[in-house]
Amino acid sequence: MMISPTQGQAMSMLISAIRPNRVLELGCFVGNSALWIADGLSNVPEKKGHLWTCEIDPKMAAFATKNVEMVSDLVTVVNSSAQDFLDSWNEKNQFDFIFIDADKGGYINYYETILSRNMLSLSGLIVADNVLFKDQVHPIDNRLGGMIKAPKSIREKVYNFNLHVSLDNRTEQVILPIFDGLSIIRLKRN
Ligand SMILES: C[S@@+](CC[C@H](N)C(=O)[O-])C[C@H]1O[C@@H](n2cnc3c(N)ncnc32)[C@H](O)[C@@H]1O
Repeated sequence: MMISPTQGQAMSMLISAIRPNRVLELGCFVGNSALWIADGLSNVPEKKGHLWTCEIDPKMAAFATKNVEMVSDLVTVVNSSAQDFLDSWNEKNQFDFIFIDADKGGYINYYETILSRNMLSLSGLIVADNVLFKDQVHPIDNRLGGMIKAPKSIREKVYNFNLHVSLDNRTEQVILPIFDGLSIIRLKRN
């Protein structure tokens, strides 16, 4: 599912407020959210920021590359799995904004790789999409206290991700109920 226009506006505003140098997106699809991020980057007076957006499907990556052609100075589409991209990135070049929107079962691994490899700058943000997944996550929340072993459905995978982040002392998060839900996560300052 692509981000909605309201989510796109929120992302664009966040980006232009944060003024990031490096932005990463995991899960590009056809480049819709990449264009919203580019919109935010283009509103930064210094115009110094760049987005790397990662897509596992070569056809989608090629399609997205065409769709972002007019902002190719701001956006690079990378045809790669999200995990391979994270593992091969030089962590000295930290990201200031990371948007996680690929396979929901990978969210916890992406989050852990980002934190363990210190890929997020101190003032940076991780934003994760679909964290309310069609309002299907809250009902699980009421029934269970811990992580779901071998989660099968998307709502169970998202539930596990939300719980994992909420139990993590390294970060703080807020969930914005915009469209399918956006988690805003940052490193704790202490
Ligand atoms: C929800 S869509 C992304 C939508 C896009 N962010 C937007 O809002 O316009 C998820 C995309 O992630 C891609 N994807 C799935 N698993 C992936 C993985 N392991 N690594 C990278 N991309 C992946 C899918 O092919 C799909 O295009």
